Amino acid sequence: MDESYSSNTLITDDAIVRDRNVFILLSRELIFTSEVILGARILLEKNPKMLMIVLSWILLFLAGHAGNLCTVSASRTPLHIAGLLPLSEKDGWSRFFGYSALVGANQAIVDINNRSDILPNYTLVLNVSDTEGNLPAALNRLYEFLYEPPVKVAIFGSLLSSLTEVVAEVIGKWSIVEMSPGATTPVLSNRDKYPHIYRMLTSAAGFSGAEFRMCGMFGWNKIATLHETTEPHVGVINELQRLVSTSNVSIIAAESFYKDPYEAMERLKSKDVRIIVASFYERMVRKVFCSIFKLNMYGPNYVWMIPGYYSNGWWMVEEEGVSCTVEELKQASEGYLTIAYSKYGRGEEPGVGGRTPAEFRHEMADVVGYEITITDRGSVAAGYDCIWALAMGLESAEARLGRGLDSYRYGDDEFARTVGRAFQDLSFPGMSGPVQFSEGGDRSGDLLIEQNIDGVENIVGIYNNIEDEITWNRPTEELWYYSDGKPPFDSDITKTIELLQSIPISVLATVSVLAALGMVLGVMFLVFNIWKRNNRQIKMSSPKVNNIIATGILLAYLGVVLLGIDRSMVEETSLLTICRVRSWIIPISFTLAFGGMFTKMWRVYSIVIANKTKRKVIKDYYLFGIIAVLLLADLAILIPWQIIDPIQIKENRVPIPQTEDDLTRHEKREKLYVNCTSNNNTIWTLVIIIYKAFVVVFGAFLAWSTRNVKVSGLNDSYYVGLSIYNTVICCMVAVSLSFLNTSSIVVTFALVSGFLLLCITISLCMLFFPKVIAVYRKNEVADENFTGIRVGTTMVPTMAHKPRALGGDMPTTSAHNGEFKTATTDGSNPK
Ligand SMILES: NCCCC(=O)O
Repeated sequence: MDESYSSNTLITDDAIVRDRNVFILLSRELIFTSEVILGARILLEKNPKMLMIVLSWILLFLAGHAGNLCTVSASRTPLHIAGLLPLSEKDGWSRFFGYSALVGANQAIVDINNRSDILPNYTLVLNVSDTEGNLPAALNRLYEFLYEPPVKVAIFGSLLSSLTEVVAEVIGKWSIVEMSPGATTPVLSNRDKYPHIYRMLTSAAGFSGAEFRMCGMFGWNKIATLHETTEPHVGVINELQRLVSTSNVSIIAAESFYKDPYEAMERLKSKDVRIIVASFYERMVRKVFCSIFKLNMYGPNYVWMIPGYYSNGWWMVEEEGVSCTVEELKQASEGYLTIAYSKYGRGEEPGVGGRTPAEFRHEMADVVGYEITITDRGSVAAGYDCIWALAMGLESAEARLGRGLDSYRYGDDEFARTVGRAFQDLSFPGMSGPVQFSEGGDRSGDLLIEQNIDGVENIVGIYNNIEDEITWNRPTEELWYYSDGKPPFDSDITKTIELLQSIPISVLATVSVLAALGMVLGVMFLVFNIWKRNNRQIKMSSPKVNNIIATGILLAYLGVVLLGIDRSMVEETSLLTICRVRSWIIPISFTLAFGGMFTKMWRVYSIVIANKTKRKVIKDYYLFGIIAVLLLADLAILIPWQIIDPIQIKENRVPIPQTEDDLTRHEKREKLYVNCTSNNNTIWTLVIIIYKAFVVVFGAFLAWSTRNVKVSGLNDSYYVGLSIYNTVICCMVAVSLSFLNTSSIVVTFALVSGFLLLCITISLCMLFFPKVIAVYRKNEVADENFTGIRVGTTMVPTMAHKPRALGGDMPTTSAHNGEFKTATTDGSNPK
């Protein structure tokens, strides 16, 4: 482009046009005139009388046509149009669009001025100024146009949204109509703020519509946005936000940038976004895609949706400050989707101006200097159609107004509104496709969805923004040629499948049935113990303590069943309650069951071992007191635990290594453990275990110390001792099992619960079966077998009297002066 398009240069194509018109008409007149003279000569030769007549005709003809010739230019009133386009050398992108729009507009001016069927009384004059692609320059140029005569009847331009937004607001106040070949921002559809602007492109709101539609089609609910902080980009992203606000799509990250996108994109990367809708001018596109390359935000897991108005092959342009190679840019841009305008008509019929769109492209190629393909981004056709729309609108408005277009003065709102209404009624086949305007002044029409495949932007679908519908022109699987035919996921690389780790109901049912059987047995023993409480054999074994032991064992069965209830069976709130109950039941059942045995052993030890020389009376309530102390110790741990650090439900996820299949399906699996725990669960549990361990070890010591004691009055001490050993072993094994890493909670539960049930049942049976047997042997077996007491390695003499139960109290035996005497625990004599 030459420098004649520099700022505020008056383009005088109208002069050329007029010269061409005059030349054509003169040629026609001269040919006609010479034909007339030739005819006259023939006539003259044949009939000299005719000479005068013919001469008169010629004179009359010439007189008439001379008048015509004079009025071809002189009778047409110039109508000045102000052109505001970005044409600076320094802004290649703007120059590309601005210049191409100007080429098209100039051609339209020539075409229109050449015709007598449109604005026959006017000659269009296009005055063009360079906006330099920036707002201050654009406003300067606008005011120069406005303040310098002649009056401009309309504005052709401006082109960039960032400045059109302001220009359109200003001209709204001056009541001038404006026809832009390429300002796309959605904000311009606001007729209150921008009443007189029309544009030859659909609003970029349609970009957002198409992008939003694609989110719905491909199941993307989490998207991110990135935009330059100017129009049209702000408007496009705002429109997208408006659309998603009514749906289940959410924008999980929204970043903007002014000059360098890198940091904003780093933030996007940190949020692990995968579907990114971006809007920025071409001057930023290389920086953005270089950042995409550097941040590795491309490939099978990403979808980039960008505007489709960048020049073809933008990645091949060297740019200062962009440190990526052409190859790297090409790699990063593979597969992106664009929403683009259809810049050239696809019809095969001649349109306005008499050419088909293809002929038009071909003809204009000579002017722009390159072949114009149907997917060309330039604005030649838009510029051409803008001038035609202006001409048609003005002509129609003149008829509606009933006054000449040259009557227009700035501020003539009636004129501007009438022209605007005329625009809205237009419908003509333009070189950019069928031209029609919406009420908002936007061009009505479809948008193209394109995809960059190996450096070529291919049309893959059409978005009808009136119907909000996308028509794909290939199977959608083909869009995802770079991700195995499946659309990338909207967030993580893979979908996470949680596998809740739970106890199968069959296992829990088995454990529950066994526990229930144990409980039935326990209840039977308990009932038996109460029923036969006055029986001598039962009376001698402290039936009240036995009741406590049996109750503890019943609770222990219940605790085992509760251990198997998990999140797969009950709701979270119920599970929490069960967990809390369980955390109380297990230690308390242990205290009742083991505490009962422990106190019995302690009594034996206390009487037989520790007090060999004096009679000692230990009543049952003394034993209850010890159990109560043990229970209090439990409460001293459980209550603070419950208050300070209550048990909560916590989820623990353990990833499972991905298989080939998982990778293909973009899935990963993890085991989900739903645990009942508290913040310091380990500490609290350890405190309880240490306390219980102390009691167990002490109990074991007592049992071991009294292992050889066989006293008729303490008729179950032998079995209590065995039961204590059993408990010690069971506790050790059960604790070891619970720490066993079987990688399956089912196996762990089955082992632990099975073992606990076995231990509990053994203890239960050891304690109560001998009593049942003894009772049914008519209470005599224990007494008959009585031979004496072995203390340590010494066998002490046989007892003098058979013990007699009294009042349910355990008889006590004391060693005094080498002689054993039998008495009840409360010191009374047995009967
Ligand atoms: N035709 C592309 C211009 C984009 C805009 O500024 O709206």
